Amino acid sequence: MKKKRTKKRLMGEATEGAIRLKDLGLLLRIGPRKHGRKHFELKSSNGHPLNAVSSHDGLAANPLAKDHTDPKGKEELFFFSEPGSGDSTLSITVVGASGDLAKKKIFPALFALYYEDFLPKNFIVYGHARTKLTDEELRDTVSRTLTCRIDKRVIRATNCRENCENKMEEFLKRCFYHSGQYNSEEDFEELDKKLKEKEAGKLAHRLFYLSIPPNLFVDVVKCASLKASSESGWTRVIVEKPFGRDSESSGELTRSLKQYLAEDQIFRIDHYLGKELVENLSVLRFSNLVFEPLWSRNYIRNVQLIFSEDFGTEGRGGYFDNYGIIRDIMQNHLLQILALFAMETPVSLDAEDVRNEKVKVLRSMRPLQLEDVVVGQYKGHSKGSKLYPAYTDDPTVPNGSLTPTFAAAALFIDNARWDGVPFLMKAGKALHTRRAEIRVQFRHVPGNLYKRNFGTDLDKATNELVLRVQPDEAVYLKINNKVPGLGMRLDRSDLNLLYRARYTREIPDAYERLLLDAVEGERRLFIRSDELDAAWSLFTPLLKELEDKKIGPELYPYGSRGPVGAHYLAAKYNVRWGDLGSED
Ligand SMILES: NC(=O)C1=CN([C@@H]2O[C@H](COP(=O)(O)OP(=O)(O)OC[C@H]3O[C@@H](n4cnc5c(N)ncnc54)[C@H](OP(=O)(O)O)[C@@H]3O)[C@@H](O)[C@H]2O)C=CC1
Ligand SMILES: O=C1O[C@H](COP(=O)(O)O)[C@@H](O)[C@H](O)[C@H]1O
Repeated sequence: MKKKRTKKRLMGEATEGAIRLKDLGLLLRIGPRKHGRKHFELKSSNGHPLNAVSSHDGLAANPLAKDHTDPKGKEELFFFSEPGSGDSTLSITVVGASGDLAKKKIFPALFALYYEDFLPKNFIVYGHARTKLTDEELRDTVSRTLTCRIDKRVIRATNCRENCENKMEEFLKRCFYHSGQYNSEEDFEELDKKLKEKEAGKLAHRLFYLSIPPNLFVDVVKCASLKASSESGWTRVIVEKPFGRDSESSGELTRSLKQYLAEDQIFRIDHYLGKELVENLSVLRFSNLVFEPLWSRNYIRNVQLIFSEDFGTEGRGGYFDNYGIIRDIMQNHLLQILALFAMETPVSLDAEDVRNEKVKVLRSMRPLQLEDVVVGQYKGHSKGSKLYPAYTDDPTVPNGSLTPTFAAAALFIDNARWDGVPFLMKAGKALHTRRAEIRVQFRHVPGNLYKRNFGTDLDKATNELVLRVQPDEAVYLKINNKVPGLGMRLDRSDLNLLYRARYTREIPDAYERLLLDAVEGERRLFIRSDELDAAWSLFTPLLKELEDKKIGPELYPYGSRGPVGAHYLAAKYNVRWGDLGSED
């Protein structure tokens, strides 16, 4: 049963006909709750008001709608409604429940899973942190962050507000709070007692989510494994990044965690792997004939992995200053995408097969060289009456900090498929826009019959495939096209798959996918320890050199396109950043 359901998720749209009524059509947000738990606002989760959605998004127009009444399909839907599920229970403990990530992402994702009936019939959520809170206070805080996804047609047909409100009440009733220290075995023993009471003698599975600063990981894992592991079912631990700050500290963390947990109990989360477009990367590549044959040095000139945020560290400077953008974004999120992008076809979609291929890519890469890296840091400036702060204006950042808030790098994979192809990464905070994308620039057409029509700049005529991870998820391909008319004028146009135009379903948050996978024991989107080692080996020598030589970052104004050094780096490899073209 479990396998079947996982397969269904992997197959995505092809089996979407088997999902439940409320999974389709316009998805609306009801919430967040403000005072008490009774007042809801209706709006879409993307912030669009209800009436902004076109009428053909409705259920009647949806070709999949007929499957919803299919009792056979229905049978397959409810993974946890199989006979006997009433005898087991799932306890999810959010450690660090008073924190930012728990409120912003984890509780809302758990509610979304509950709302869509993805959680088992018997489950509870425990918040654990030092802050003193009652169950009711936790529920009140959590309730302010919850939102519902509701089908537009269902809204007309039924009282969705009431349904949403009921679902929230039911979810909140299953949320409890336990105040305790992170390094106290007694406190975890007490948590264990409380969990046992709620589990009521059923077969109990336990999932711990470590949403705490990394220096607390080992203490918590020790206490939880010794005092609050499940005695009858599985115990799994989701560990948030950062997993160390270099090869040595990461190795140390892994060794310490493994004193208390087996590798298959550790779920190292990289939330970029849970993003829809990142998940789609393999689908695009391995299920379309047109891409895979081009996926090599023979046709691809360069690959660009770009992350930018249009805000600074804003309150997280204390954490950030100890890590910097290379550790915060490149060594994990962008490198993970690179590995998925460049891996050979795995034997199957099983976690170990996919992760084996990713490790091979990482181990075929050259460690980063200082001359292939540019670092920057944002500086303050004013525009009109608005003041934009410098990174070092953040009160939690030490004066004179050299920590990079921007970096660009050229990486190389020394294998037969990718020899000589530059993989360029660029990541920065406080830039002019918020975006994450993968850009693939193809080679020039040999002996191009139309080269006269492009002038001297043949780069303008090359094909480029773009996977826009966020915002406004899209896959588009830049092609050359004849402008209609009697002359012969060429035009560069986009074949554009814009998700919001093509799909009515709201894109789930990455944390929903990853939490569900952890509950199901699906490890494909989590980082294995050898992947982590390989990833750190690539970055550690560079990070040490930057720190030892006290390399000063190039300053760039808050809200700009970043340091000019990034263009020189790209030019060194004959590359132009795709996100800076006129149409982008
Ligand atoms: N926030 C985000 O957007 C992201 C966060 N992460 C990672 O997720 C984890 C949690 O992040 P976030 O929620 O922002 O973290 P917080 O800084 O909000 O910490 C979470 C909780 O841990 C406790 N805590 C914080 N500092 C200390 C300390 N010095 N000693 C003991 N306890 C402390 C606090 O709870 P109490 O005082 O009640 O015990 C706090 O509410 C971190 O590992 C972070 O790197 C990863 C990606 C994004
Ligand atoms: O892991 C992190 O990711 C966020 C960006 O995540 P997104 O899903 O909002 O794109 C980043 O702001 C943060 O610095 C980093 O730690």
